[in-house]
Amino acid sequence: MITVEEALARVCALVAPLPVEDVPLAQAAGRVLARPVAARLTQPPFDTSAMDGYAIAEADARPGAVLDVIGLSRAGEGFGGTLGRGQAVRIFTGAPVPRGAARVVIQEDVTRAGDRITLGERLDRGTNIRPAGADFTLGDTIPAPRRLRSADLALAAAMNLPALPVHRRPDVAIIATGDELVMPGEAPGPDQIVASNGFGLKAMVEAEGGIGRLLPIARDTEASLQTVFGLAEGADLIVTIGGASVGDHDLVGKVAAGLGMEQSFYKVAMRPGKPLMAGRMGKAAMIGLPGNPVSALVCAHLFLLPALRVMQGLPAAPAPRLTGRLACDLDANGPREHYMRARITADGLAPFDRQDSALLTILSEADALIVRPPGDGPRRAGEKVGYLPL
Ligand SMILES: Nc1nc2c(c(=O)[nH]1)N[C@H]1C(S)=C(S)[C@@H](COP(=O)(O)OP(=O)(O)OC[C@H]3O[C@@H](n4cnc5c(N)ncnc54)[C@H](O)[C@@H]3O)O[C@H]1N2
Ligand code: MOO
Repeated sequence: MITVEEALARVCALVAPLPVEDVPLAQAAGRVLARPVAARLTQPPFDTSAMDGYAIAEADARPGAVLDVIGLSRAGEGFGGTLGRGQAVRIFTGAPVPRGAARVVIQEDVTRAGDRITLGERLDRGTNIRPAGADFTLGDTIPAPRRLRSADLALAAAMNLPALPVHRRPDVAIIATGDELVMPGEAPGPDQIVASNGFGLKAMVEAEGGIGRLLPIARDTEASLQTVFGLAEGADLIVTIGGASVGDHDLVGKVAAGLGMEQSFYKVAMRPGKPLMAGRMGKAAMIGLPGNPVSALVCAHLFLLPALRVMQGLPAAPAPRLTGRLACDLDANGPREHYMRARITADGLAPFDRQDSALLTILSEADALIVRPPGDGPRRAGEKVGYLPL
């Protein structure tokens, strides 16, 4: 058995960044920018008024000054002339500041009578002018790699970039295996249960920027598994669920090997999730998850999501880990790294009493996985521990 750290390094070594494609801004949310992109213009392109009011010369910026209004500057159409001493230009937010103006006095601080204004007794200290290039200048870049968030897309649009180079979304084929499984909505036979893991995995894959393809359930025969592996053709990553352990009907490793899978590892010193395997199958990477629902989803969190990040051009890195205080005492841990389902409470991290890897109700209630290193001694309430937010 290898450690979680070693297994993660090996999983990340099985995948590589996918090719780059240009996508329109409207479709780029959540995608990973593949290379830095440069602004095609300066923003703001000209000195801009930040307020509605009157543009005036610096020398006239004194309480009680009386000025002639000689023109208008509005967003989309500026004042063409030059403003001189004793003059003002009516101006609105977003409009170009006229030549000769050094500040904008807000209209609340001005009394207007016809084409004449009188400045009030208290004027703003600031100029109310946004200088050209205050936000960015021509050639400034958005760095990469970077998961594109809403603000990045707005910035790219402002930079006049209608499309962005991003890594292709990983195509992930998800294969549930087992004679006991039926699809949600079907009536399970007397010895059957409803397949659940695939739906959780598809959601995780898609939240991480991939495309999850739920293939038909493979039955516990070599022929059925071979057929469904065939349907995974074209996938960048094949994820199987179940059939990974040592039972007589656990055929995934054997069938995958028969189809040319080069195994990188089998079994990891972790709990839940020991019977995890990974390797390469032709052009795809393959991750064989254990069947127990919590084991499958915890392994996906630890290995599948980092692999998807690498495929999208992000650095190889473990699931983000935080530190928190325990809400209660914990017994010593065994030889496997334990990922304990827990709640984040006002008193700290509270692990659930029941940690069975079949309990989806508990996982669904959990906010965190407390990480217990192998051989970790007993811990007292209030001590600091590492955890993965869910
Ligand atoms: N003698 C041993 N037995 C087991 C060991 C072991 O080391 N020695 N390991 C145990 C551990 S730990 C796990 S985890 C499981 C994993 O086994 P498999 O990957 O072969 O999983 P299955 O046997 O196919 O299924 C386990 C469990 O999960 C249910 N299942 C499977 N797929 C789904 C699905 N898509 N949706 C919902 N539930 C699913 C399945 O019905 C079983 O109840 O092995 C232990 N045994
Ligand atoms: O490792 Mo199994 O995944 O404990 O249930």
